[in-house]
Amino acid sequence: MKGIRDWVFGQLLSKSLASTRPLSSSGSFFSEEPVNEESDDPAHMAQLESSSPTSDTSFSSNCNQETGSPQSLEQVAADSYQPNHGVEVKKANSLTKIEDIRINLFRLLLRFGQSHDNLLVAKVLHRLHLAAAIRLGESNLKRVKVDGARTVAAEQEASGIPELNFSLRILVLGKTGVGKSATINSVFDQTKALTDAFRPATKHIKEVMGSINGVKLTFIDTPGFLPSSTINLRRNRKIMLSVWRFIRKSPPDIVLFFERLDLINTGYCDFPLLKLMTEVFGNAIWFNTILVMTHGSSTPEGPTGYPISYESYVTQCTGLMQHYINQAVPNSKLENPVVLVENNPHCKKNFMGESILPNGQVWKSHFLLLCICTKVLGDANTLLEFEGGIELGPLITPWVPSLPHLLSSFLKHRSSPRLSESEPDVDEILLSDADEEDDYDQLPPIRILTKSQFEKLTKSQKKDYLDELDYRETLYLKKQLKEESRRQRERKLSEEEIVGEDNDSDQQQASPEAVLLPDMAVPPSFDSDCTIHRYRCLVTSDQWLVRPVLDPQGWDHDVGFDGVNMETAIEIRKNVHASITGQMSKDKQDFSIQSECAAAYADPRGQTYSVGLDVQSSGKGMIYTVHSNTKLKNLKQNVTECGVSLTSFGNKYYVGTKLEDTMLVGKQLKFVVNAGQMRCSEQVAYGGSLEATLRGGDYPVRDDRISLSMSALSFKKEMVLGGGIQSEFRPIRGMKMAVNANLNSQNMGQVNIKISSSEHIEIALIAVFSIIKAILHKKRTENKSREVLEMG
Ligand SMILES: Nc1nc2c(ncn2[C@@H]2O[C@H](COP(=O)(O)OP(=O)(O)OP(=O)(O)O)[C@@H](O)[C@H]2O)c(=O)[nH]1
Ligand SMILES: [Mg+2]
Repeated sequence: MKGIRDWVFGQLLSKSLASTRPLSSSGSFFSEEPVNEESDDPAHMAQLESSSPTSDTSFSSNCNQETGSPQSLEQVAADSYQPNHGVEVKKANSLTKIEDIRINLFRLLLRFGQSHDNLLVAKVLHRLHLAAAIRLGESNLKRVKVDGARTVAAEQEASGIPELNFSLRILVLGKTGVGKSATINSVFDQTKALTDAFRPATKHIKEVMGSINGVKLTFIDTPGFLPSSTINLRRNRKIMLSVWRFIRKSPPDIVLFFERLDLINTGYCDFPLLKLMTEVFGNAIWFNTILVMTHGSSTPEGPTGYPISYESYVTQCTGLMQHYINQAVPNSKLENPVVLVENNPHCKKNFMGESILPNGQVWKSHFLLLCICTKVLGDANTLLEFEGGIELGPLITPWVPSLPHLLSSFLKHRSSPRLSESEPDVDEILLSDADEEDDYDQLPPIRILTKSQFEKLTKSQKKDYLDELDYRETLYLKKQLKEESRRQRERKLSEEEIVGEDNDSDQQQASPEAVLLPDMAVPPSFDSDCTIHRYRCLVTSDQWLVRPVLDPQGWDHDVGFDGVNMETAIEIRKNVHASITGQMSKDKQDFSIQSECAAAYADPRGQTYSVGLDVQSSGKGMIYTVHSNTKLKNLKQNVTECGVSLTSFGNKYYVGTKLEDTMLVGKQLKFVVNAGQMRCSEQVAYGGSLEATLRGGDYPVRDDRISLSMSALSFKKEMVLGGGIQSEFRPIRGMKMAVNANLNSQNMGQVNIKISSSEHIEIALIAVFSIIKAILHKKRTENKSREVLEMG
């Protein structure tokens, strides 16, 4: 279960960290939020490069320019040391360790003869910087001269002290015969594992150890999977389970998933195998996986029989593989690093005797560099306490809802619009009070001016005239609203009388005619010319509303409509209302449902009792929530509400209780105070909020208001206090402004300003100006981070 801090981070920071989001691989076993979608996510630090096989190309940088004297990190750590400040000490320690990771990386680069201006290395350094910036704060990092690590690394390598402590534990997975064992042999340059060209060679899981340039490598060689078919499914699952048990106690740093480059063609589909892997190992495995393509020097033929370019063939194959992986996770933005391997001893070699691929790349050094970089990033993940290491959790990925999250949504006022007719809402009190004489009728008549007459007026006359119109409009709307509410009350009364006299009169009502709703506007796509089969919506009565749900991401419109939405509200008996709303979507793989059913009994004296059942699918599981609410209108201007809820998910039950009071002071001031708790086995989250709303004099015709709110949420001895202000008003005629700002005790917040106007075009200019300014600011920040990168 997530801590409150994680929850708050997830809720508030996910947007503000747009370019520097945490490293956490959200697909990890215990993650709660949906998998983070952006491919540049530092979370996937393991995803170091795109599938391009040429990514080894270095880019020019000023890496060798020494800028300023290197300042050791220990010094920085010492600077920031404050004896009474535990957090600072921890930060300083983490900073020192990050620096150690950097030094280690530079030492490894020296040993493996790799240049530090390699694109891959630059990416790793950049991500290390970002990760540290997120966790430790920019201010600490600014004092660190990144080139210091390189100098220290060179010194340490020259003296050999301290000894480099770096090892790699690599798990290899893939179908039988793809070349897992052969690759291990090629990496060590000696036969350490059995290979066989005709039958499965690796029968048992085996650790193959060795050392290259002082780095200890441990490969976990595994028996290959059989091509996916229903018969092989059990056997494949058995192999996977045995691997899972083997690595559970000592998880690998990296996972290599093998496939043969020459066997991938457009008909390739091993989706069931990938799906099975996800099922057994969990989504997280893919966030730490490198795709290894053996038979990397095969130059295939295109559909026309002529050889196609190597680069485009590789891009095509890796793209296809990636597509299936993305479907298996499912996460459309996941990009796994790819490495090409050629184990044929007769493959092309360079003048140094190293095997090279058709594009000239020395595959082995690239392979090792990729493994090292992945491990380095994994270490940083662990050190900075981001999620995303290869954790081996239970077999079924559990999605655990967080208590604070459940509580805060439970506390939010639950208003079911269809039931509101029968609910004694405080707002209605305002309307019912408005039985005073109508001001509008007492106004003297006004002559409406034509456009040319209006143009002739002086500036102040124009203003007076428009103000007068505005005033009259407000009064007129008020009058209409009052009449409407009076009519409704009368209708209710007369209905009650009719029902009393004759119960059959309902049946005589003619059924309303079916109305065809306009077709939904769909984005352009490749449709067939025949549109008859398109879903249409019919409204046959007021009671049921059924609509198709369009998935804008769908491939084409037929596929795009994969859901249906239903709504209904009925009066079961006198004063008993029920409402059902639901949405269901289903495609080839996934089924999701979301529905809310509620029934309410409104006592004529003002009490309302309601019960409801919400059903929502989450992954493969379902969340069921039963809730009940009682509203008591104990005083004319006061409504008290208490509610209980029981949520069931998996085999866990969450019980929530809340108490809320809404009070009106005069007609314009409204206070809402609530408190509640959410409990699950031993854990409890407490929370409450207070909101004061001041409405404009013209409410409800004009919705001018300002509201101040305060909230507190406590979970696991941590307390988060929050405050917010919301306001909506008309600063001048024809313009509407909405301001929304909030801040919490963890210094996280948001400011939102919305201005809409039908007259003042200059506002658009302000918006354009702000957007340009934001873009320029972003550019500047990017340049800065590039500078940092280059210095590294
Ligand atoms: N030409 C070529 N042959 C390869 C390559 N990789 C592997 N082979 C050959 O493919 C055959 C099978 O390789 P293995 O390493 O035994 O395959 P494996 O994935 O370990 O198979 P299992 O142990 O059954 O899971 C061997 O004869 C290898 O020599 C490659 O990149 N190019
Ligand atoms: Mg093998």
